[in-house]
Amino acid sequence: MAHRFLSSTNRFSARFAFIFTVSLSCTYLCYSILFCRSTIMTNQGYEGKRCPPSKSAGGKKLLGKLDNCASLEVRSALEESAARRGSSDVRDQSKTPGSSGSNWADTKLRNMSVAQKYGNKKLPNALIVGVKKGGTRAVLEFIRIHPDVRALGTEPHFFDRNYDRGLDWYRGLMPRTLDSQITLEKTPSYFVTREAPRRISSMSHETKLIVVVRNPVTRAISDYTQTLSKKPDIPTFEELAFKNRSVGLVDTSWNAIRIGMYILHLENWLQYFRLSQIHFVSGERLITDPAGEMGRVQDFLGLKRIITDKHFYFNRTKGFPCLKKPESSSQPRCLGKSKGRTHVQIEEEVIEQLQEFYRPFNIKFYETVGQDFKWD
Ligand SMILES: Nc1ncnc2c1ncn2[C@@H]1O[C@H](COP(=O)(O)OS(=O)(=O)O)[C@@H](OP(=O)(O)O)[C@H]1O
Repeated sequence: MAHRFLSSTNRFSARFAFIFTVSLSCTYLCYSILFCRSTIMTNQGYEGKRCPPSKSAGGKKLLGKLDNCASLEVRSALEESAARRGSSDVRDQSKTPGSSGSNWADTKLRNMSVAQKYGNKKLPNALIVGVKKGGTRAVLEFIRIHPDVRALGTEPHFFDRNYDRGLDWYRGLMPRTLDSQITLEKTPSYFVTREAPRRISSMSHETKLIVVVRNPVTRAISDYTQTLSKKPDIPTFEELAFKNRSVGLVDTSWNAIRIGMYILHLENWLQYFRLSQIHFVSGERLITDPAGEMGRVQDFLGLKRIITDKHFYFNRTKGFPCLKKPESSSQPRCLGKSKGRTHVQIEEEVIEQLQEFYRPFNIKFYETVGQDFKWD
């Protein structure tokens, strides 16, 4: 009896051990399948994003991989950029990666290096066309810190002096850009060049134009101050500005005067471009409120407002706003010595005569652009 009891207990234990072993094996098998799969997935994701360090590292197969890497990097930069552009809510910027100080600088640097490797040279989508001494350098240097903007640092003078060289020459001067980035150049003399609007519109009807305008009297004095610094023997400002000062007859053939008759030049541009394609920056507000003016420039270019008052500080020695971090360095930087010069002293009466002369041109200009620049 005791023997029978023992053998049935043994059989029960053996069956229990068998079932336990089978279920343990099943559990292990399932676990292994799941674990292994997730490891493979993780690795695939990682490999897909990892790129070999240099092209010389392999043969054809590796080159094929490099293409994937390139497109991945470019795609991620594009997605990042598209995501940034997607949200136009300015109030939300403090929460977006692009607007925080270091992320913005990182993004700019990343976009620049990706663009340098994989971007293309493209004809500009936007031009700062004028006006001379309006503050065009400041606008260019300020806007080019935006990660979605790449600008030519020098003035190419294509649509005035170098048009014969052709569009391929012009394109060749441009920095490489990703599809999502804007190519920009500035040449202030375009604004007063008769052929420039027609030539630019034949390059593209859709070109966006930026004009930095400033009180034409101050602009003329600034222009004269610059010429005087290069040619100290020129006649006085008063001598050049008037044909007959006693009757207040202004010499409109003098370029320093003529450039400030903004409405005359604008009418030429409006034969080829809609007013909505032209954005006017106030040269005065650019100094007193650079972030506000640059906010409007970013809106006009369809860019997210990344450049804000955080990017500027007022340099007391220079007497102008300067950048905390320009595009090319991590150091604060002001514009050069030729920007923000002390002007030659001009008699108050001469200034009033010129204000009087410009008034009707200014009023017509305000009416046409729909903005009062408060020069009068
Ligand atoms: N942040 C900042 N720093 C320095 N200068 C500034 C700035 N913002 C605007 N400005 C004004 O820009 C004026 C020069 O204009 P441009 O750059 O258009 O000159 S140029 O046509 O390219 O020679 C220059 O004119 P001047 O003051 O007569 O030298 C400045 O008044």
